[in-house]
Amino acid sequence: MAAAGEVWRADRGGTVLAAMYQLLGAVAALGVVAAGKFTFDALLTPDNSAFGLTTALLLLALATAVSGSTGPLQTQQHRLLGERVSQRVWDRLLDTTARADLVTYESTGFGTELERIRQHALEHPFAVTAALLGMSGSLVGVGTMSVVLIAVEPLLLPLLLAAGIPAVLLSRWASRTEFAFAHRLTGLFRRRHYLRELLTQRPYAAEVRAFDAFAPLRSRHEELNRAANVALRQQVRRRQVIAGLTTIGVAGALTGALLAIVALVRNGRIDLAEAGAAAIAVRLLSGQLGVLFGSIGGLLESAPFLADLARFVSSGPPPSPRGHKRALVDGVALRDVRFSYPGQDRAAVDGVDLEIRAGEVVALVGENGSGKTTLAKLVAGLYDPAAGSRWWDGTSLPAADIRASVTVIFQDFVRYQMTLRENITISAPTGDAVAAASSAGLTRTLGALPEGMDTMLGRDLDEGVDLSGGQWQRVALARALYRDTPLIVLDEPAAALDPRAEHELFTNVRATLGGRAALLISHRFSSTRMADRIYVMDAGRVVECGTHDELMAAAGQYAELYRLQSAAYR
Ligand SMILES: Nc1ncnc2c1ncn2[C@@H]1O[C@H](COP(=O)(O)OP(=O)(O)OP(=O)(O)O)[C@@H](O)[C@H]1O
Repeated sequence: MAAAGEVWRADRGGTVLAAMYQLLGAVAALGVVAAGKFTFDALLTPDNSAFGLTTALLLLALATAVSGSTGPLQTQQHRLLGERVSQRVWDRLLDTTARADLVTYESTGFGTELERIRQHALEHPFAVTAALLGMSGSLVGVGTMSVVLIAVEPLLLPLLLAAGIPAVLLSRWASRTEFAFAHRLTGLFRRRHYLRELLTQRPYAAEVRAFDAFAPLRSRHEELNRAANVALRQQVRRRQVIAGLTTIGVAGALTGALLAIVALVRNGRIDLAEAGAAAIAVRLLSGQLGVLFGSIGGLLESAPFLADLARFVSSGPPPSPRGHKRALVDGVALRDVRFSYPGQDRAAVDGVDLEIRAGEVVALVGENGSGKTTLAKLVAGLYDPAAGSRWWDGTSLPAADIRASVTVIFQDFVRYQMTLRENITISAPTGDAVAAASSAGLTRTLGALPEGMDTMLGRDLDEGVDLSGGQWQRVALARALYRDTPLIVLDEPAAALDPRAEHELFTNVRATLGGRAALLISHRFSSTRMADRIYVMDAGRVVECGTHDELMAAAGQYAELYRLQSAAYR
């Protein structure tokens, strides 16, 4: 019923129209039986017939034509309704993903679940409605045909209805096997989808070719295809057996009813005209019963998928209110902060103290995997600390407010396949994109673009202009500056910049930041030496902290790494 509610809310007019087509089909089927009876009457007992043969035949033709045309009308109406329902369910799904925090999103379980819902549950609300519509239409049909049959011979009806009981039980069995099959294969389909992306999508094309990886990836894809075929074949066999058993039951009931009609004629209990009408009614009734039991089966089959969808969309925290951007007067501080990724024993950040005062540039350095990006996500409110505290001007703010007040450029920032303007203004469309572009050093790039700010970037969707890695990095910087928050986190902001551009960025970083505070993550010690304070991380902990000169004088890990790096340039 909940699924029917979804469909009703998605398109009320469309649902009413679909129901009307269904009703028309059932009424037309009744018309076929009645017109058939009139035709037999006109042929066999013309004196007692209500209509002449020509009129009866015309009525039969009309009823048959209407009955035949409702099918295609319904099919097209269902297409429209199906799209509206899919849009509505997608909206619910997007609401759920919007609520999910980053930690949930990054856990593999969430991804698998989301994929299962995307693959299966989305189509089911509509399947349920189609089944309900089918059921309502066929119930009218079954009712009217039953009246006709009872008038001829009441015994015929239970004979046909009895065939439905095994059909419904078999549907339940089919539904269980189908849900178990979907559950089992989601992981496989996800892996196969990923390989298909690697083998077909532009961002991967260069590396896949450079590493000659196409053939090995293709053979992994074929392995998954083979595994999918084995599993699918088993499932199809199960369904074929179930369908076969159902058909045998229905055919048995139909044959029994027709034999009973023959016996009734032989015994002289009904005349030939009644027998003809009863035969048509039995045939039509068994068709309507097929639709009815099929619909019940469809409902049963969809039930576990819908329960899955309902559980998913109601899972997770309630929608958090939009965060408010705060000014930063004093500074941000983390005290004894700890954070572990789900399922990991070791803490990625373990008892860290960190301070960024308003307008300061603070650097975070350390070896790969030492916890710098994780700490940056804690500072930016993307993760909440499992222990310890996070302070903004001495108050503990909700994570949403922190996210609204801190901007992060990640190492693997997004290259939006949109215009340059949209790339910069993604956070809010009204603002001075040109000023942000010029602060990020994009003036020359902008001048060379055919349509300036409105040039499409990237070549994945439309025929856009592709930028170099360094130019994309400046676009990401422009996006961060445009958002205009009092604190910016820059994770390796110069990785793709040429030496001159990198030098310019870091020597002018304070002017570029325009008074904003920054947390700068970099492996290049030459870039971070100008920072007001440098934190050195190792295995999730801060092991040293101070200015460049203080850390060099301390002759610890920083001094060692700094010397190693400068020796490489000598
Ligand atoms: N999404 C994740 N799920 C589970 N573990 C993670 C996740 N991201 C990072 N880690 C683990 O947390 C630890 C710290 O990772 P983090 O990315 O913070 O290091 P980093 O210092 O930024 O490294 P790099 O210099 O290579 O960018 C690593 O051991 C890493 O394996």
